Amino acid sequence: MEVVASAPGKVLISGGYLILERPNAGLVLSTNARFYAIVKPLYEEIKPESWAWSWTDVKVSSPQLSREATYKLSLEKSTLHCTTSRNSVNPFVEHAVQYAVAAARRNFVEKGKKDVLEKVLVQGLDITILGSNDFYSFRSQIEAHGLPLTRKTLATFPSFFSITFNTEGWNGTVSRSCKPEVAKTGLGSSAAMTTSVVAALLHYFGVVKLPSSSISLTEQVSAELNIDMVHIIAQSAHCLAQGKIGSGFDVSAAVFGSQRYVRFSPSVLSSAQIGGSYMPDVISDILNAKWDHEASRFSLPPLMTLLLGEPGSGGSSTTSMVGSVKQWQKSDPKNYLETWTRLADANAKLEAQLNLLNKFAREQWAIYEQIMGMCSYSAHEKWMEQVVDQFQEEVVKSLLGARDYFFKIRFLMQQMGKAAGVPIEPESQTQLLDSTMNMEGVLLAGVPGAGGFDAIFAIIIGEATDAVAKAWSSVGVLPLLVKEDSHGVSLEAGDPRNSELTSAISSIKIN
Ligand SMILES: Nc1ncnc2c1ncn2[C@@H]1O[C@H](COP(=O)(O)OP(=O)(O)O)[C@@H](O)[C@H]1O
Ligand SMILES: C[C@@](O)(CCOP(=O)(O)OP(=O)(O)O)CC(=O)O
Repeated sequence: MEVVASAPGKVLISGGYLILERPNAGLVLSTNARFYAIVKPLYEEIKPESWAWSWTDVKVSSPQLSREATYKLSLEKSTLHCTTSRNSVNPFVEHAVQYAVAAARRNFVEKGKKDVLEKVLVQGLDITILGSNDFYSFRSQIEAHGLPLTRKTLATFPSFFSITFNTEGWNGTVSRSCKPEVAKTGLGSSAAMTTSVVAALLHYFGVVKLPSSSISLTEQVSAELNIDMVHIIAQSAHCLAQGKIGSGFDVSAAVFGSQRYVRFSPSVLSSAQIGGSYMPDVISDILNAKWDHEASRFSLPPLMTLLLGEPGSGGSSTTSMVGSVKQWQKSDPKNYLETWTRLADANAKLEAQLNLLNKFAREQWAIYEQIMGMCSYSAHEKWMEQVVDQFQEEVVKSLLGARDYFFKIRFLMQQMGKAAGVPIEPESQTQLLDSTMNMEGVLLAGVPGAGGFDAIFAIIIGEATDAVAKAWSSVGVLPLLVKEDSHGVSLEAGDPRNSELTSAISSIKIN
């Protein structure tokens, strides 16, 4: 039987860099950009001689990259051995498979039912991976075809379109680097991909029960208890595949959806980092470790929309930006501490204002809706003029408070970038972000995550999104189709390509 699991991409709206150290928190929004993993048996029948097997077969397909890799999986050690060219392998998927199988094995051994899992495994594993178009940059194709930089153009691409690699210009010459890099939008493709594979496998083996994409919020709360294991296994596999331990907000968002995140202590992964260890022992250590991350509920206040834009192509390397900031921490501890303390304070105050707005919406929906409607049609300096009672005044105070704290955050991040010698909020972006924040209905505009040249975001009230998207297009920023969606990892009803078929047929073909 086929299992399809999906996990979302993320946008970190506050807490970049600080989130690398406990107990600093970051606010992360999950999105409707999702990775899908489809898991089914490779063989319909259990072969009569399979009882004596110590290996089984695994096939991993990435149709968007036209890649297929095959492996032998050790039933005892849960390790994969590639039987195709190493060019088509994917370290994230390899770690996800090994860790998920080892975790399942431990679970079945504990229940004294190892043979039940082995019966499933000897049918082989056929894994297909698909990522929404929103994860990938199509800017160079759009420009090469002289098409407008609009969401309408992006919407014409067939779903799960072939992924392009970063090229040197758009003149047909492929980058000289031997492994061309995927052109991406910074939504955390590897975290969502790893999480979807781990989730699909653990559900397929019957070790966890994933929440379905249509369940209610209360059902989801109880289901979350059950998906902690998905988080631990996906987080560990992701760190090991990446060869570094980041804050983990991307994997946490892929599992639990939009949230306020405080990182785990890196020591939970100390055993996994020792090369050549016996996989079943590594998994036991990981599952027994004291995972101390916090993922608490957070979402944008109602009637607010997230808009993302791609200001150019190329992007920035998060790893080297983090390296430079850490270098600055060491070389100028006094200024670093002062900036971080002020940033932590501004981040906490922004969060408090957004929480207040959520509370106002819960308490007095009709009045909240009315004032938000008014603010969406006017620029921030006119918001206070719209209020008709004290409650609305409180709402507007919070909106303006959120803006003030966000300006502080932007200023301190710019300062930190200058001190560390990296463009966290590049000067070329500052003017655009300022003018966006002055538009009607715009609450905030900034650079997500580590900043740099990857992307910009805006949080917009009510109906003002189209106007902002239009303004961005006119200055060469490609507005993206992606939206906030607070759902974390989910069980899907079937192959997402089937439900996307209609839109694919009507779309244009771009070579
Ligand atoms: N659809 C896909 N199928 C298989 N592998 C993918 C797919 N999309 C992205 N990848 C792989 O995921 C990795 C991207 O990870 P990474 O560079 O960490 O990006 P991100 O910052 O988005 O997480 C790349 O190695 C790329 O080959
Ligand atoms: C600097 C950071 O705190 C935030 C980076 O956020 P991004 O959203 O920029 O992440 P990538 O997808 O890895 O590029 C590093 C971290 O938290 O790990």
